[in-house]
Amino acid sequence: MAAAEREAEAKGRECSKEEARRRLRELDVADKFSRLPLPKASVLLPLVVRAGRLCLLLTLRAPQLRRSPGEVCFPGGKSEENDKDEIDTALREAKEEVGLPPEKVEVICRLVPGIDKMNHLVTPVVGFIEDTFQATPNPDEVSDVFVMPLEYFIRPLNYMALPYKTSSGYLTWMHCFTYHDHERNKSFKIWGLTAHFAVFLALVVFRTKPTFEVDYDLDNLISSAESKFMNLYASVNEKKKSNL
Ligand SMILES: CC(C)(COP(=O)(O)O)[C@@H](O)C(=O)NCCC(=O)NCCSC(=O)CCC(=O)O
Ligand SMILES: Nc1ncnc2c1ncn2[C@@H]1O[C@H](COP(=O)(O)O)[C@@H](OP(=O)(O)O)[C@H]1O
Ligand SMILES: [Mg+2]
Repeated sequence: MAAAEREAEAKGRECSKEEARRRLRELDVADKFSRLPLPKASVLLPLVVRAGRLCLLLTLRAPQLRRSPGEVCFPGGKSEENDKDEIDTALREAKEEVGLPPEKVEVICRLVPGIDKMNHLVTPVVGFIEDTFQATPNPDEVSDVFVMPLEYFIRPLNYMALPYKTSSGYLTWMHCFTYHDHERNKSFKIWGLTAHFAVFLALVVFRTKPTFEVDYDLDNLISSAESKFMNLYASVNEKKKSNL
C-alpha cells in the first residue's frame, strides 16, 4: 500500500474513532443507576480498530463454569468489595479474564444497564483498547476470544429474534446473531444480554436503523433505553414483592 493511501486510511480510522467517542460520551449515564438496590456486575465492551473498522472483542465462557458455560459474553463479572465503581469492576475482570491491563483501556462511558437472570444490575462500560492487543485468555474462565465488526450488530448476515420471558416475567424479544469468522473458520452465537448490549452500542455509534426490529426510538435513544430499563427494573421489583 502506498504511503499516501496508508495515511488516508489511518486518518479515516482516527475520524471514525473520534466520532464514535463523541457519540458515546453523549450517552454516558455515569453513576445515574449506581445506587439502585441490586447486586452489581459490570462488563467491558472493548472497542478495537481492525483493518480500519471498529470491532468488538468478545469471549467464549469456559465449559466448566457454573453459570452460562460455553456462552459468548463480554469480559466481566460481579462487583467486589474493593471496586470503587462499575468501571473498576469491568477493568479488574477484563485483566483477570483476558489479560488486558487496565492502563491500556481508554474508558469512554457507561451505558444504560441491564438486569441478568440472577437479578444483578449489569453495567456496560465502553472502552477503546489498542489495535495491537493480543488477549491471553484465562482458561479457568474463558475458552476463546474473538473480534468481530461492530457493524454486524446493525447489519447482520445471520439473525433471529426470539421471544423471551425474563426471570421477572417481563416479555421481550431477544436478539440472536450467528457470526462466522472466516479467517478462523469458526462460528459464534451472540444472544441474550450480550447481544442486547452490543446492539445498543452499535446504535449509539452508527445512529442508523438496523436491518431488524429494535424497540428503541432511534431519535431518542437515551430516553427510550432508560424507560425500557426502568420497565424491566419495575417488573423485577414486582416479582420480588409477589414472592414475599
Ligand atoms: C452477568 C455477568 C456479567 C456476570 O459475570 P460472571 O462472569 O460472574 O458470570 C455474566 O454472567 C454475563 O455476561 N452473562 C450474560 C451472558 C449471556 O449474554 N449469555 C447469552 C444469553 S443468556 C442471557 O442473556 C440471560 C441473561 C443472563 O443472566 O445470563
Ligand atoms: N468452575 C469454575 N472454575 C473457575 N471459576 C469459576 C467456576 N465457576 C464459576 N467461576 C467464577 O467464579 C465467579 C462466581 O461464579 P458463579 O456466578 O458461578 O458463582 C465468577 O467469576 P467473575 O464474576 O469474577 O467473572 C465465575 O466466572
Ligand atoms: Mg466473568
